[in-house]
Amino acid sequence: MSSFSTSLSSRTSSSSPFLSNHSSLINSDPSRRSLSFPQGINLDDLCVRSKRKLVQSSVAVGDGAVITKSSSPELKGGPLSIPSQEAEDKLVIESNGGKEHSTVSITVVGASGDLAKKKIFPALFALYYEGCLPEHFTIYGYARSKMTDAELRDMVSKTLTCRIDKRENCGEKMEEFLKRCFYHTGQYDSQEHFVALDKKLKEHEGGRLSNRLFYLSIPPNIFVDAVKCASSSASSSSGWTRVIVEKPFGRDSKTSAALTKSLKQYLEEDQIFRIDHYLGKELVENLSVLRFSNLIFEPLWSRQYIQNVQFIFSEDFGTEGRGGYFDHYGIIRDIMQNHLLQILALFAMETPVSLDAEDIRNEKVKVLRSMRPIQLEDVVIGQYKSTTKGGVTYPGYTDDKTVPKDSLTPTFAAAALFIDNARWDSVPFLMKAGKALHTRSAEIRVQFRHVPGNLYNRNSGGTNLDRTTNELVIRVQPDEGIYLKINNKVPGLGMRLDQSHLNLLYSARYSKEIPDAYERLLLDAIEGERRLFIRSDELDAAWALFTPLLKEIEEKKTIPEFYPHGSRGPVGAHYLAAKHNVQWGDLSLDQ
Ligand SMILES: NC(=O)C1=CN([C@@H]2O[C@H](COP(=O)(O)OP(=O)(O)OC[C@H]3O[C@@H](n4cnc5c(N)ncnc54)[C@H](OP(=O)(O)O)[C@@H]3O)[C@@H](O)[C@H]2O)C=CC1
Ligand SMILES: O=C1O[C@H](COP(=O)(O)O)[C@@H](O)[C@H](O)[C@H]1O
Repeated sequence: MSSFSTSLSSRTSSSSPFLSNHSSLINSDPSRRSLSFPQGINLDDLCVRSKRKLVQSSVAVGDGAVITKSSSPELKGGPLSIPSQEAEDKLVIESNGGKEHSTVSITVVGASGDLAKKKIFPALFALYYEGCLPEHFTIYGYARSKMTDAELRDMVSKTLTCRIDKRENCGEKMEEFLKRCFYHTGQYDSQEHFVALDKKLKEHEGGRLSNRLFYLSIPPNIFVDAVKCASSSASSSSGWTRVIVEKPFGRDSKTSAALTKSLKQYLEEDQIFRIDHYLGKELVENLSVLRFSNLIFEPLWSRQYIQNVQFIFSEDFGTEGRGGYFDHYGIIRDIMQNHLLQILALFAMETPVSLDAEDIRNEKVKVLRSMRPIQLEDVVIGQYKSTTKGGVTYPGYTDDKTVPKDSLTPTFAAAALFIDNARWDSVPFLMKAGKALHTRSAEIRVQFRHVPGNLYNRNSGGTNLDRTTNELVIRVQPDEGIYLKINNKVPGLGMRLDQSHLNLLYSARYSKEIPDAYERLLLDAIEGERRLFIRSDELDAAWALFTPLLKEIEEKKTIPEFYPHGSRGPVGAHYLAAKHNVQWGDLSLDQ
């Protein structure tokens, strides 16, 4: 029996509104009550989620990070951290009240595929390693490929990794984890095969209350078949059944609505977990904390102080191996309409009533619906072409055998968007996304307005203060961090100004490895937390914004501007920014 935590369940308050809010969420969600943990587990070994912290960070100037004595094992420097929080943050794990007899069965549909191997199984193992999975759980891989349990385990074992900071017993944990993984061969549209899966799941569940999570890691044309079979032949008869659906959620408003309608024939909206893995990234999750729990930012968060906001995604590799999928979608659907727009919505939304999923998603929908239709003249598209550097030839997009030679599909796009509401009237929200560029990164850049009548404009010693405005950079990846560019005086007897970074670099501040986005999202789905998943009306609003633009680009057969593989992208992106009186922050000399 697993009867952990009765002593923890009495925690009802926290000094932080965020923590108390979240714990009330946990307490009120029946699915969380169904989680149980191994008996006798040491509190410190518990899933990190049970120790949510709100930590205040100090910043260091430039690269000289402030490192002082750690106040928590996760912190490298911590002059401003709140020690008393430590005890308080041993968050409630609900008294299981008899629910120790519950179990979670996770079925990865499409287990033989790329995403399953690359992300889903490793994330499940990381959750297991952290003690975040309930005591009774089983993982099933499901796909058409013929495989035995041992073959699945062998395949999965090749992709599992240990946390850099926690390698002890990792091998043993892998063995234990793999013993909980099984495989079932079946067609995605066969009720009979899902009935057979159901039978096997029941054997593992051993009469316990059963909760079932299906992760659809398959191409979108078979989503509905699989959902139909899973819901009719393999859903839980005693607990919850949830389905994680991977993007793409359609290609436009019409196909997305059709997909939603079909899914809703078999599932309620609250059973559908539409995943956008960017919402699971640490720095995206931190965006709301930064904004709403620091007095200094929210007052600046409007047209009054912000000149423009930039959402930038770039990859230094092409569509290698995924050209077939990509050519049908293109970069606007692949990155902008979902990942970047979701971040924009979180960035620009009004303060939600609470951290409850519905309150947050209500605000996101509102801001998405306030957006001005995107004009084609505010968009630049590009496609990478082959280039040779240092004797190495890098392929162009259409060199991919799965891509038609005359494809006009954009692998790069930049766009200026506007939110027609009181807070953001006339502020350009620039997006830029591209494959096969010079670097891999994802970031949010907030460029503030100029200081009116800046006294130092006259003797700034060569620095053009009209250019060097303050800029807040939230670097989602790599080298996660947040920094603020400020103007300061160069030390010395003269008066020369310089721009410096107040820098919170996560690797300098925290010793703990940042979890992969899929870990957070899988755990949320198991716990029934919907905050980071896309509700159908959000999806409708996102497609309503991009569908007319995509249609126009495709109908007009707009020719993309070609850019060399490994370059900084089409020059047109600079003209677009200049048209809106903006410079791309990632291309400035002092990034
Ligand atoms: N890979 C990635 O990095 C990302 C993927 N996604 C999304 O996740 C989902 C899975 O992606 P990924 O793993 O790359 O996909 P795969 O193309 O690898 O497909 C997954 C599995 O589905 C089965 N399958 C593939 N094609 C067909 C078909 N035409 N008919 C029936 N079954 C088929 C195969 O299993 P079998 O033959 O054994 O049945 C395959 O192993 C997709 O929706 C994708 O868009 C989203 C973000 C990133
Ligand atoms: O959804 C997608 O995301 C990946 C990039 O994800 P990241 O977490 O590695 O930044 C992208 O390569 C892919 O084209 C897209 O479908």
